[in-house]
Amino acid sequence: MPPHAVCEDSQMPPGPSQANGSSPGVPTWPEVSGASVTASSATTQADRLAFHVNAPNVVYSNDAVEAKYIYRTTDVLNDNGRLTAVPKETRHNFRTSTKTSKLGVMLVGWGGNNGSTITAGIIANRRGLAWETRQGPQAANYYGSVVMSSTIKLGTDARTGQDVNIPLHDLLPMVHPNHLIIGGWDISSLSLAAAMDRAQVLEPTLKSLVRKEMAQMVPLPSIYYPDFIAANQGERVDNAHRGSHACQDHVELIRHDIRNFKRVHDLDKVIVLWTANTERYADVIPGVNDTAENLMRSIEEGHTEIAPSTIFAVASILENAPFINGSPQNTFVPGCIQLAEKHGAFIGGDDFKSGQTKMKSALVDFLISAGIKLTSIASYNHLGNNDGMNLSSQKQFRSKEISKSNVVDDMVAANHVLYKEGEHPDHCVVIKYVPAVGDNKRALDEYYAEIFLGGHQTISIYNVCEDSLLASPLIIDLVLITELFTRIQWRQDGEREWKGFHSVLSVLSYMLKAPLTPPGTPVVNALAKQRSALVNIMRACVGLEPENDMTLEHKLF
Ligand SMILES: NC(=O)c1ccc[n+]([C@@H]2O[C@H](COP(=O)([O-])OP(=O)(O)OC[C@H]3O[C@@H](n4cnc5c(N)ncnc54)[C@H](O)[C@@H]3O)[C@@H](O)[C@H]2O)c1
Ligand SMILES: O=P([O-])([O-])O[C@@H]1[C@@H](O)[C@H](O)[C@@H](O)[C@H](O)[C@@H]1O
Repeated sequence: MPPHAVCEDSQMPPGPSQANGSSPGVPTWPEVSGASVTASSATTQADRLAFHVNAPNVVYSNDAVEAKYIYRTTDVLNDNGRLTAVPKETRHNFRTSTKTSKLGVMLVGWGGNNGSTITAGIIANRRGLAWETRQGPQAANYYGSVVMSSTIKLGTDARTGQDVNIPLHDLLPMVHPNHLIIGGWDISSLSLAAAMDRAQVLEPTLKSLVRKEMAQMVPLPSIYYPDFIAANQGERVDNAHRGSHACQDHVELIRHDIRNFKRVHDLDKVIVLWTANTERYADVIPGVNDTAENLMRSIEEGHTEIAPSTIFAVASILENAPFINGSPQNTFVPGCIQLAEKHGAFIGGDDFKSGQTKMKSALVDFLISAGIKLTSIASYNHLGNNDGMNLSSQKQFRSKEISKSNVVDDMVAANHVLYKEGEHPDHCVVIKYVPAVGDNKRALDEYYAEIFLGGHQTISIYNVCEDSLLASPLIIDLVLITELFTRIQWRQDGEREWKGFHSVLSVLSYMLKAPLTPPGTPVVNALAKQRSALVNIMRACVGLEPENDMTLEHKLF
C-alpha cells in the first residue's frame, strides 16, 4: 500500500485553555485534604509497609526493600520419551522502591462508558460519597478491583495456626486509586458530566454528587482515522485533530499532551491507557510496521495502515509513559513492541477481561484440570452500549472475536490425555447489538463436555454483566500494578547492573483477555495461574516463598 501525503494538520495547538483557565483534558481537581499528597512526601518507610519481613535475605533501606530470592523450577530432560526431572535454582535479587509515585492516568476514550464511569468512581471514593438507591444508601467502593478488594494469604498465625490474610494492596506499597489524577483524550468533545449521562451507567443520585467536578473535565482532542473504527462512530466525532493518516505531527501532539499533563499536575509518572473503541486489526506489513525503524518511518510518511492506538502507543513509549491497551486490536504490531524494548518502556494488553471471558477462563480451567473433556463452547452475548454499536461492524467485531476465542488455548494444549495434538473444543463467539439493554450486557454460554463412559455434561450460564461497572475497576488494577512494576528492579547473583522487567508486562494478564507476552514466550490464560503469578512475584519482592497451598503443617503431625 503506497504511503500517503503527510497529514495536513501540522499546527501544534496553542496552549489549550478554557474559560476557567484550566487546560482541556487537564482537570482542575479540587484539593482534597491529603488527597494530592503522595505517600512518599508524607510518610516514612515504616508507614508505607503493612508488614515487616524478619529474614536474613530481606533488607530494608529508607526508600526500598531488597530481597534475595531463590527461584526454584524443574528442568525436564526428554531422552526419547524417557523423562528426567532435574530441580533447578536461580538466585535472584529484587529491589523495590517503596516510594509510590504521584501518578497521572491519561485515558484514550476518556468520554466513553468506561472512562466516565471510572472517573466518577474515583471521585466518589475519594470523597467518601454515599447516594440513595431503591435498596437504600450505597457507599462508594472498589469492588471488582483485584488489587483493592481481594486478599492474599500472608502466612499462618504462629500461635493459632490460622491463616493470616491481608489485602493484596498491602503486599507491597502501591498507589491508592483515590490519589490518581485522571485526564485524557476523546474524539467526542463532551465533558465528563455529559459523557456520564450519555453512558447511562450510573445512578442519578450518584451522578448529581459528582456532576460539578465532572463538568470541569473535558477530553483533549484526539486522533481519528475513520477507517479503523466503525462508521457508526462518525457522528460523535467533533474533537479530533485534522489529518486522517498516521503522521509524525500526531505523535508529537500526543507527546506534547503527555508532557503538559505531567507538568501541570507536577506528576512523577503518567500512564496512558486505551479505553477507546475497538479498532480493526492493522495489517502487519514487512517494511511498514514490522520493525521499530520501519514503523517510525511509516509514521513520518503518513502511512494509512498505522492505527490511532499505535500512534498513542508510540507517543507514550517515546515519553517513557507505560501504555496499556484495554481493547482487542493489534495495537502492538511487531515494530511497536520492538520500539518499546529499544526504549525500555512498558506496554501491556490486550482487551479488558471483565465478564463472559473471565468466567470462561476459570470454568475451562476447572473442567479440563478435572479431567472433563470439554467438546464445545458456545458464547453468545448481546449488549446495547456504544461499544456494542461499534462491534456491530464486522471488522471491529473480528478483533473482539479473536481475543474472546483464544482464551482456552493454553488449557487445552496442556492436557494431551483429553486432547490429541491439534484437537480442541468447538468454540463460537457471537456478539449482537441490542440497544434496549444498554450497558447491561447479557452473556449466554453453553459448555458441553464428555464425561465418564460416554456420558455428557451440559453447563448453561446466563450472566448479566453491567459491562462498565465490571471493566472500570480493571483500569485501576492495570494502572496500579503497572506503576508498581516501574519501581521493581532485579539482578541475578553476581551481576552488578539492576534491570527492570521486560517491556511487555505479561504480569498484567489477569486483567486481560489476550495477554501480550514478550516475543517467543508462552501465553497463560488460566485465571488462577495468572493471579498466582502476580501474587507470587510480589511475594518474591519481599523475600517470601510462593503460596503453594500445601499446608503440610496441617497434614504432617
Ligand atoms: N466490559 C467492558 O466495558 C469492556 C470489556 C472489555 C473490553 N472493553 C473495551 O474497552 C473499550 C471501551 O469500552 P466502552 O464501553 O467504554 O466503549 P465506549 O464506546 O463507551 O467508549 C469509547 C470511547 O472512545 C472514544 N474514541 C473512539 N476512538 C477514539 C480515538 N481515536 N481517540 C480518542 N477517543 C476515541 C469514543 O468517542 C468513546 O467515547 C472498547 O474497545 C471495548 O471493547 C470493554
Ligand atoms: O470481557 P467479556 O465480558 O468476555 O467481553 C465483553 C464482550 O462480551 C462484550 O460484547 C464487549 O462489548 C465488551 O467489550 C467485552 O469485551
